[in-house]
Amino acid sequence: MARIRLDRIRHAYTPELAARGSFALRGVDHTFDDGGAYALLGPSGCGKTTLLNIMSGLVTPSEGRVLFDDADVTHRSTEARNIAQVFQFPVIYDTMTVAENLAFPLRNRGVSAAEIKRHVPEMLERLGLVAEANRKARGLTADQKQKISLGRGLIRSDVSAILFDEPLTVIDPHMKWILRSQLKELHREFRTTMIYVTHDQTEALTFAEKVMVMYDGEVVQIGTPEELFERPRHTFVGYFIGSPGMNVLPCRIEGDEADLGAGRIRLPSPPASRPQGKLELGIRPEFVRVVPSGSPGAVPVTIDKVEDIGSERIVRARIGGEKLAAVVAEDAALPADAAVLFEPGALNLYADSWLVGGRT
Ligand SMILES: Nc1ncnc2c1ncn2[C@@H]1O[C@H](COP(=O)(O)OP(=O)(O)OP(=O)(O)O)[C@@H](O)[C@H]1O
Repeated sequence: MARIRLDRIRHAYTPELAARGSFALRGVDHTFDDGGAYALLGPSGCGKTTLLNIMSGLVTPSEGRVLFDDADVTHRSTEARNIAQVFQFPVIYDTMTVAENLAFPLRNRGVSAAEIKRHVPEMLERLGLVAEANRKARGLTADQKQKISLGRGLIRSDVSAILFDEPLTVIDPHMKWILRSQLKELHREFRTTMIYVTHDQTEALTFAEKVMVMYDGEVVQIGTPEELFERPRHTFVGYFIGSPGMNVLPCRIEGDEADLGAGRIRLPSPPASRPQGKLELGIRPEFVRVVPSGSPGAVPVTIDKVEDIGSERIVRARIGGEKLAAVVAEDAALPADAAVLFEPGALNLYADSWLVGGRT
């Protein structure tokens, strides 16, 4: 296993794109700790696969270095880096049995027959594939095949890291959560460094200890699921994580208040110096309370619709000209003339999309 360091990585796919300043990655500097479980989360085209391929050696970055522990591997092949990969579509040998598929990477590395005989049954047991050991891989379901792809990485004691690129795309929805929790268990047991690319926040937040949120070629925040939810450092994180995403409302700062146009909100910790740029107030729908108009400190809203999502309801409203969502209890009474109060501790102030005081 290895600690993976990305040292000031930038990447443009062609010299022409670089000359135009069109970079798929615009500066990534990060260390993945040995044995960690990470997710790279972001929308299509933000650079997740490019970053993963730079780690695996499929792409050489235009600028910067990749270090495994202290060794510079920037120009080493995937094979020389000892990386295992799990792709969207399982890569296994259909004509081999499940046991032979697991033995294959060991045989390739010259592991003795006795060792193989010991390790393969252990891995079959851990993957829950004992009953399928002697079946040809061809007839298996997609989730079973994906488990074999994973097992082929886990079985190698020399593996530096396992990289996953949207591994649950072809898995049936009802099997997805089973595989996700199994993967988490296997990570706990083996502590192999795992880096998991996805555009699905549920997958990222349930699998990873640390999630890196990417946007437009940059890592905009790295944090635990709680940190990303409670203190999004960039408005994109607030919008992308959570359902519905964070409300982002244009504002002006007047002393210790934020002026939303439709009303003023007192800030619990006003910025020390006057923030510059486009200012916005962020508040998650879970921390917006719908109250009768005229309640002290409340800002009037117009309710457009109410969506029932089972145990709760989502109120879709407008505050001045801006859209606002609030999550309310299923049995909460909604006043005809409504206003909103914001939980003070959940307010975040953004200047040019970055949390004020949040960018390092
Ligand atoms: N081989 C390539 N040549 C030129 N541009 C590329 C190439 N591969 C990716 N890109 C561009 O680089 C940017 C990042 O792409 P990348 O595939 O890394 O994003 P992603 O976040 O993994 O998206 P997706 O989830 O759709 O795969 C995009 O603008 C994409 O069009």
